[in-house]
This record gives sequence, structure tokens and C-alpha cells, in this order.
Amino acid sequence: MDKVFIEGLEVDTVIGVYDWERGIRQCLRLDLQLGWDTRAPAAEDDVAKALDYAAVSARIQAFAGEASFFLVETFAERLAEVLMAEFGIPWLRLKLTKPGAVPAASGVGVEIERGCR
Ligand SMILES: Nc1nc2c(c(=O)[nH]1)N=C([C@H](O)[C@@H](O)CO)CN2
Repeated sequence: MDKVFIEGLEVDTVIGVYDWERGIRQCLRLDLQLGWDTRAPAAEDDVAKALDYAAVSARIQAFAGEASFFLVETFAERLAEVLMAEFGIPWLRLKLTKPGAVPAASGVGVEIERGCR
């Protein structure tokens, strides 16, 4: 399946299991692969037929702005549900990195794959 991708999208949100994390906003970095047949938008040269990566990115920013989860797993799962439902995405892979959460690591997080290719 063709893919539309978004790499290194940074969002601010409330995320974390510890008390000190509940009152601050932290950065998450997202890398997404979004299944989409790109032949129709290419044939018609029409963004209306495309999965608009700008619109998807804006939706992710809005989602993060309102979210307040404990686990990165929950953030990833709920976001996947929203994107698939609202944009009609049949399959996605979402990697979510929480930079700095483990100081000795360059990044920690989760990667999930949902839907059918
Ligand atoms: N599998 C997970 N492990 C941990 C998470 C998480 O969301 N998923 N979160 C934390 C803390 O919030 C940590 O990121 C604070 O630095 C610990 N482990």
C-alpha cells in the first residue's frame, strides 16, 4: 500500500505517570506512516483526493493540546483511533518518542501499527 508520512512532528501535551509530570507540558515527537492509495490524487492532481498531511498534522496538534494521559501507550492508541476514524485511514504505523524521559537514552516510547494494509 502507498503511504503518506509525517516525520518528526513535535507536540506539547500533559503526559506522564509521576506527580511532577501532571502539572507541566512536555514535548512528544511523532513519526507516522499512513496507508493511502495515492493514484487517484496523482491522476487528478487534486488535494481533495489526497490524505492532506497538513490537515492530519493540525489535527494531531489539536489532539495533543487537549490530551492529558499518563502513558505514551494511551496517547498513541487514542490518537490512532481518532486519525483512522476522522480521515478514513485504513492502516497506520505510529511511533511516539518521549525525548529526555530516560536521560541516558536519546529517546524512549512506543510504536504501534493498526488497521489493515
Ligand atoms: N511503557 C511506559 N513506561 C513508562 C512510561 C510510559 O508512558 N510507558 N512513563 C513513564 C514516566 O512518565 C516517565 O516518562 C517520566 O520520565 C515511565 N515509564
